[in-house]
Amino acid sequence: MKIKICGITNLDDALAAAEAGADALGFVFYDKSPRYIEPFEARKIVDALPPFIQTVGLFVNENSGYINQVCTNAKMQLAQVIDDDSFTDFDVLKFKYIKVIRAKSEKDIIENINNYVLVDAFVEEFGGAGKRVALEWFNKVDCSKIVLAGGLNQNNISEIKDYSFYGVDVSSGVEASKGKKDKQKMVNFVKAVNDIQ
Ligand SMILES: O=C(O)c1ccccc1NCC(=O)[C@H](O)[C@H](O)COP(=O)(O)O
Repeated sequence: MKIKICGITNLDDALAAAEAGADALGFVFYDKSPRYIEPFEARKIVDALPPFIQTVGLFVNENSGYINQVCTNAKMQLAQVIDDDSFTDFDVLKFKYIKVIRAKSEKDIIENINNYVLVDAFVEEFGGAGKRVALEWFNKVDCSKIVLAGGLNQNNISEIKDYSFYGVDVSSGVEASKGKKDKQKMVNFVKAVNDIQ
């Protein structure tokens, strides 16, 4: 299972996440988030990362031109897009992308599963809130192309064992405080994911 650690705001956390075994690091380009990072600050972090760590830029209701520009400036390899208001024209994105489903019900998942998607819990603040998606909503779904986000941590990861998700995404579950990661929590989270595989 792929592991993405989201909400990276500084180099120490980025290097610790990579060392802990994360496959991908997420950078939040939504300026109302406490985890917002300016694109050229993110680029400095990206330049210092070891090879084979994927960089993911997070966007909330942005147009494609903005996403292309920020991904270029910040050296993101993938865009993770919340597009509730249909601002994004995916046909003109120059970067690979994964859409976010902010699930309020089982129906939201079943109706929107096509290709790879990230399923997060619906919260007003868009993400990083530690709220979980009900696991039973996945009971009738093939999870092999789904990245699960929302409220995951080292203590509850064993609950997803039988679902075979493509990946997991965590932010607040490995934080010491908003925007600051806890190294030991990241190590424990990656170990917990590896233990169920
Ligand atoms: O993390 C944020 O502050 C954020 C703000 C706006 C949109 C998305 C945001 N985070 C999205 C993520 O990918 C989080 O990792 C995901 O929501 C899971 O968060 P958590 O429940 O804290 O693990």
